Amino acid sequence: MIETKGTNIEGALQAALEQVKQTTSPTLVSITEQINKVDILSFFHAGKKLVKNRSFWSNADRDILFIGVGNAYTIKATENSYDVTKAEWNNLMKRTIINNPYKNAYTGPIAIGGFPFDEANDSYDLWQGFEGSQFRIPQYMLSVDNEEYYLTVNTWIEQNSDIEKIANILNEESNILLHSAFKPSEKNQLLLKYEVDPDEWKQLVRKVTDYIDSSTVNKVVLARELQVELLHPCNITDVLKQLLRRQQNSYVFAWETDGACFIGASPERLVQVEDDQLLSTCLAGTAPRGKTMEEDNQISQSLLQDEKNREEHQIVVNMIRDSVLSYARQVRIPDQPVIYPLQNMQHLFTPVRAELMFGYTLLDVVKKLHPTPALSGFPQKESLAFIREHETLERGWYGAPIGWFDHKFNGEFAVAIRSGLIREEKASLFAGCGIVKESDPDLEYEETKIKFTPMLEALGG
Ligand SMILES: C=C(O[C@@H]1C=C(C(=O)O)C=C[C@H]1O)C(=O)O
Ligand SMILES: [Mg+2]
Repeated sequence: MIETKGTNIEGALQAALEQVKQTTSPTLVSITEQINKVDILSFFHAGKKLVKNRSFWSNADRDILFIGVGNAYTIKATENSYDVTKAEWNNLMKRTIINNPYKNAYTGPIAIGGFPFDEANDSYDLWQGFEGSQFRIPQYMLSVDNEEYYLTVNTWIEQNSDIEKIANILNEESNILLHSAFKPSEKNQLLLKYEVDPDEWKQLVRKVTDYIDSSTVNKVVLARELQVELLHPCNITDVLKQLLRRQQNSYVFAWETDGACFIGASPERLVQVEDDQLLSTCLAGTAPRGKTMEEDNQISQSLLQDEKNREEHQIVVNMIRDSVLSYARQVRIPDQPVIYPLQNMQHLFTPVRAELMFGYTLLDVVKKLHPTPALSGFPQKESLAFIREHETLERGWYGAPIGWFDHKFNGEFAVAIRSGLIREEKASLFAGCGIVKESDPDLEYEETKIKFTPMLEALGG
């Protein structure tokens, strides 16, 4: 990687051009500048005017945030996607000229995107545009690290590029993004809700419990779909606004492509890597929130002691521990879960900390972990086979790793649950739950109902 120092976009591009003179192929240049505070939703909303695909990511603490507009480059893979992505990113970064005076981990060239739930699935009726795994380096990326704001511009140049012209366009479009205002005039209004085959779904839960009784499988995660229709084409900025406002302790993400947007607020971290420090999370076992503080505490206490939910949870802890042990040392896991409170429900939560061993990266760990028993079941192979055979839903990117990484593979992935795929005035929302031996179809159905509420509320329902 080559590092330069420049003061503005044109200066940085001129400096880069000097280095590009010896090469014959186009070179990616990534330029970062610290900027004044801007309104994040206005930046996101203005991206639509530029008619470019947008990406959004915020961590659960809301102190790290990325908004991408446009694609400078996309890495796509339909097979071996983890290895292909890693190799292609390494290759690209070797050739990229990075102009970033801030030694800050959340600036510079960053890839944002996701993997499919099941790489073996190749039907994309509902998920058209989301084929395979896709990671984009946005053309414009706003990053917010605590209260500091940065704009990174990524663009291609070659020997005979007209730098002045490129810089003018980049400056002009950056200005549109930084100086537009989002007026929440258009609130989304929910018109219709349609649950896809609830009775069949309950029968399938029964089938899983029978299967568990008669096999070595002890958990299968079943998902279902809720289709909704809005009065007007969806205003994605408003959905983001609602998710950010209501869904505490949740990652908020959005990824647009081909006129569709996959969006959600997930409480579930898959894994975060910063230098060699790894943090993963086991999240499984669910109960509603109480209406009073007293009732809420009571529900938390029973959830912590409930055998069925503890089993669901422990299966996830065991698998994540074993997977992390292959790539990391000094694995630290508390022996009891704690409560993870959300707006509409509460979960059992166990953090997993470890030190990543030399030679492995975030993407290796993501590949090893996904799908955890929180989204497929246990054992992985058998539960996945059951889902492939019996679940009628196209999971696409639902329940799959979604996140970001930088040029050193620092980054974070969440599990894309509490989410929906929106296309104009139509949306499909997804929710699943872990079926174990003691599962009751009606109760599991109620559990998925609660899991739809974050997205339903955000859509004006
Ligand atoms: C599958 C989902 O959630 C998962 C299932 C849970 C459960 O069954 O208790 C809890 C959290 C998640 O691991 C979903 O929200 O769609
Ligand atoms: Mg459950």
